[in-house]
Amino acid sequence: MGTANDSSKDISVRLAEKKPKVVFVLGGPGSGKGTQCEKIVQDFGYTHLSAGDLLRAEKNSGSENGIMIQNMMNEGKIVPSEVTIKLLQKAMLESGNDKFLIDGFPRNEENRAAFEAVTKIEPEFVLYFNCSEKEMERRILNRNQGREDDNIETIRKRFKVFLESSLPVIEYYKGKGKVREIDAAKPVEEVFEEVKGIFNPPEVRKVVGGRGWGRGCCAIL
Ligand SMILES: Nc1ncnc2c1ncn2[C@@H]1O[C@H](COP(=O)(O)OP(=O)(O)OP(=O)(O)O)[C@@H](O)[C@H]1O
Ligand SMILES: Nc1ccn([C@@H]2O[C@H](COP(=O)(O)O)[C@@H](O)[C@H]2O)c(=O)n1
Ligand SMILES: [Mg+2]
Repeated sequence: MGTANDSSKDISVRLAEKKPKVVFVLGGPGSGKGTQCEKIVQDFGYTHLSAGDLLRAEKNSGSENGIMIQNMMNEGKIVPSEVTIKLLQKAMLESGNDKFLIDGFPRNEENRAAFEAVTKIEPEFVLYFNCSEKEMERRILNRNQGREDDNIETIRKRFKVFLESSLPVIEYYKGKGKVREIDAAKPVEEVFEEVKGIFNPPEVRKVVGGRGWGRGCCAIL
């Protein structure tokens, strides 16, 4: 009788053993999630996993799910959680890291509940990039990265799905006190200043002449 080694153990078990730290990065299409994630990676050592990028790679790999993924993306619809979660789990295990920015996931209640049930991972917090539709549309139409879904018809569908399916997920995490909301309409560097404040909160510093340890505004000893 063989013992369970690393390769035969269920992927969820192997991932749970790593006790990964997960931050969900949410916001409307074009709000700047990918742009800010790249900067967070450089400064804070996270691995960035974009659910949309993983699905695009899966589609391009010629997988059996390729046509389904392409059809869903062209309609701005959310791919069944089972597919996306498997891709995320595989990427998390392969990364060798234990700190992840999961960008563009969970996108609806099904994504959220399935991820929790399958992985048992609770996010540390949810970074929410809030931006007007007008600005997001302008950004996407100027993106020029050859994305098939960056056309006005699909963009409008993606906005509708964001309002109807993704915002309720953000509200769910607001109810749990987990949402860190960012004004994403500002220029990239200004947005990142706000983001840094979340990943790098003011140090706990000793109060000069005070009676104990305070947070934030006091001189460092
Ligand atoms: N703060 C900003 N100000 C102006 N342009 C920005 C800003 N942030 C990102 N952009 C630009 O807007 C476009 C969309 O940004 P990005 O790809 O990061 O958005 P996203 O939220 O990941 O979108 P999607 O959900 O469609 O993947 C890119 O061309 C990017 O360079
Ligand atoms: N959880 C997700 C995330 C994305 N998709 C599909 O991919 C499209 C592009 O996503 P971006 O984050 O790169 O904008 C999106 O419109 C969905 O069709 C998904 O199904 N599930
Ligand atoms: Mg993106």
